[in-house]
Amino acid sequence: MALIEAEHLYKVFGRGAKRAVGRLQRGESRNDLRAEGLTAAVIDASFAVERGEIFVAMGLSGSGKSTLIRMINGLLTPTSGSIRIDGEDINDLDGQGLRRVRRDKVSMVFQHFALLPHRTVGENAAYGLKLRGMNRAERERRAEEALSMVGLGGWGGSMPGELSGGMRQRVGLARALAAGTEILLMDEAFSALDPLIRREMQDQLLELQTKLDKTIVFITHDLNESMRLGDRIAMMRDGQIEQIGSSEQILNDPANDYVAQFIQDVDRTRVLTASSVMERPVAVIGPDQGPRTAHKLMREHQVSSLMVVDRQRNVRGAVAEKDVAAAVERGRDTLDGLILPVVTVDPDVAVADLFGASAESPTALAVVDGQRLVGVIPRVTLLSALGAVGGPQDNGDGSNGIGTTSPLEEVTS
Ligand SMILES: Nc1ncnc2c1ncn2[C@@H]1O[C@H](COP(=O)(O)OP(=O)(O)OP(=O)(O)O)[C@@H](O)[C@H]1O
Repeated sequence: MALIEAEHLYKVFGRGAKRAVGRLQRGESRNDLRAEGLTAAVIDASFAVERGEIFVAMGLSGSGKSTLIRMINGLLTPTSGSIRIDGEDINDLDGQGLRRVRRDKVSMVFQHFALLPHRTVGENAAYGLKLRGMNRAERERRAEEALSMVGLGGWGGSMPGELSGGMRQRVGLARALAAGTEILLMDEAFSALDPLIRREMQDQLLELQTKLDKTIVFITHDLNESMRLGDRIAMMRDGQIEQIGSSEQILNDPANDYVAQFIQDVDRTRVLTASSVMERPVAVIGPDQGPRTAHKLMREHQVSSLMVVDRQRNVRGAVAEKDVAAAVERGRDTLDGLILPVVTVDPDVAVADLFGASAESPTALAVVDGQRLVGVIPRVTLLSALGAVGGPQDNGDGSNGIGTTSPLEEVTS
């Protein structure tokens, strides 16, 4: 069961809202209602957010994102439709039940941090824990732990005014983490930050998520942000969800003209990763096998190179068809001297960052998880995925997720 399930959700503002839902269901448009002073903020939205997922609601201003998130935490009641959290329909809850859900299940992170200016950073991070009846020592411990998680260990005694915007948003995030809820709702949480800080926060959220495995609903009007963060993205327009899918699905198969137009300026090579363009290795060969076997496999599978892997599927290099064919001709029995070093890449490296790797690699690139081969990217696939993009880019942390196999001597010895 998904952790959050929304079914046929509607939210209409104005008098006669319930009747307006019926009219929308019979095909009347949002504009028809607007003429009468009614705003259809969310129209027939259905989606399910799985545990551990980052689900992004993305849309322009006024598309209904905030209304949607407010219905998820019970701040707004749907005009029609249902929202279940962990199987519990939140519309059926009374005030006390709703408070329990907000306290135990759902935390919010806001765009403008919502910090109390006259309380310390630590008190801000601990805010809300008192309501849960937690004693002071426990509150302080939880707050300090959450502050460390977001890189603000030791800042608990400072005042929010002493912090930069990025740090203040970290306090907002720490508060949500200290609450220990499974669900985080983040409403344009990074939108007020400078671009560089914003990217840092996105990276930090992704890193934290690998450890914390929260269920996150993230709202943004920024397409690049949604593609960086979202496991899946709901593309919203005028209150309706136009498409739900992973960034790859949306880029490769936009549901309609609106989505297609929206994504046309996205630099695909920055969104698509090695894992989304890699192919399953149709055949591999062990270092102890001979050129004949290699040649046969290549012809059978119509490939011009083969990855050489050991028993653990660790990549040792690659052999190219012309070298193997020549070795067969000369009657050689081993692959000694034929194994070329191969460029290895992590599955989550952006395609744009493979640019330099393709130039260095005489054969296909090996996509490795640790050392284990999980896929190959033939040169032709890579060149077509790269299209007409520019040169390689740095990850900012000095690494680019790209390496080569061990030196040739070691591979062939
Ligand atoms: N309380 C309200 N009363 C009347 N109309 C509202 C109310 N809240 C939102 N709306 C309207 O509902 C529509 C959707 O608003 P919403 O804030 O959900 O969009 P959004 O995508 O979050 O936009 P933004 O990014 O600008 O906040 C807008 O037309 C808005 O004016």
